[in-house]
Amino acid sequence: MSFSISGKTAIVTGGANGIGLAIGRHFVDKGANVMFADMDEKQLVHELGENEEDSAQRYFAGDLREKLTQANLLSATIDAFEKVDILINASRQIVPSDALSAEDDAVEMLMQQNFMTALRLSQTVARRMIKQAEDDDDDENVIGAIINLSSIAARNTHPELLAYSVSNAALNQMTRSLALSLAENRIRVNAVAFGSVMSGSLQRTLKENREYRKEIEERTPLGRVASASELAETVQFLASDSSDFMTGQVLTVDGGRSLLDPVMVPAH
Ligand SMILES: NC(=O)c1ccc[n+]([C@@H]2O[C@H](COP(=O)([O-])OP(=O)(O)OC[C@H]3O[C@@H](n4cnc5c(N)ncnc54)[C@H](O)[C@@H]3O)[C@@H](O)[C@H]2O)c1
Ligand SMILES: O=C(O)C(=O)C[C@H](O)[C@H](O)CO
Repeated sequence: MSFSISGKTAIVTGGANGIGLAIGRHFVDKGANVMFADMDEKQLVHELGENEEDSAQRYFAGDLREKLTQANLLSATIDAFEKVDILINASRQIVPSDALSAEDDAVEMLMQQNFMTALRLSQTVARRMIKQAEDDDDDENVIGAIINLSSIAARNTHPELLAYSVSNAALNQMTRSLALSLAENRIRVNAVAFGSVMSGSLQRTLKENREYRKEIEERTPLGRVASASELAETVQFLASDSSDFMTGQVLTVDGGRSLLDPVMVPAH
């Protein structure tokens, strides 16, 4: 089967909401085991609680900025599924910060949330993937895939989105650096830069503010925003052996918006 992820184990951060939740559900549907990780325990229980006994999906609640929490997440995943093959970094925060007056705290917060958390967790999980490959006799088949969810905000710009844009640009560069470091271990690292997606806080804004939605649609050559579930298929491709020869790439999935429109439309 193409894009097969059946039998793989994935950790999905930001798994309680939006795109992370949609990806995790899609992966379970395609035969993967998924650990949904998020700091929003109430929402994890709300979305996944009744399936707690489902052998293919588990959840882990904690603030993933903490190194110890990340180590606990990895242990919980190994306890539940014995291995980890795929890491999807989808947790994030977005708050406006003005290019001229942004305070250190605001910039540091988004760099921690959107860049450092993904870097640390990628390092932690990659070390485990390397160990798994060393322990596996038939290691020709062993691969790892790390996928960072990024934004066209890394390339496009707006003065009110300074810290968010910079944190995503850092994530893209980290994708390339880590891909080079991990290539010899056959762990692939890629990113997807989304445009506007019907998900999370943006979904609320798009629903409440028709003018804003119209503006985004008009600025997108394909004329619409994306659904979280269609994006899950792109991420599935990057997680599967079908993209076996791809690493260090940032795939833009934005309906063509970044071709025409270098200016973001801040909504948050
Ligand atoms: N929604 C969009 O239009 C859009 C556009 C471009 C890129 N993206 C990217 O897609 C990814 C998912 O976005 P989304 O819209 O689904 O976001 P969302 O806000 O709906 O979900 C983010 C999740 O991350 C969790 N989280 C935040 N900080 C955390 C922490 N320290 N520890 C644990 N969990 C934490 C939140 O609780 C939340 O459940 C992000 O990487 C984002 O940058 C989204
Ligand atoms: O949420 C993000 O990461 C985005 O890049 C989407 C934006 O918030 C929105 O489309 C801004 O133009």
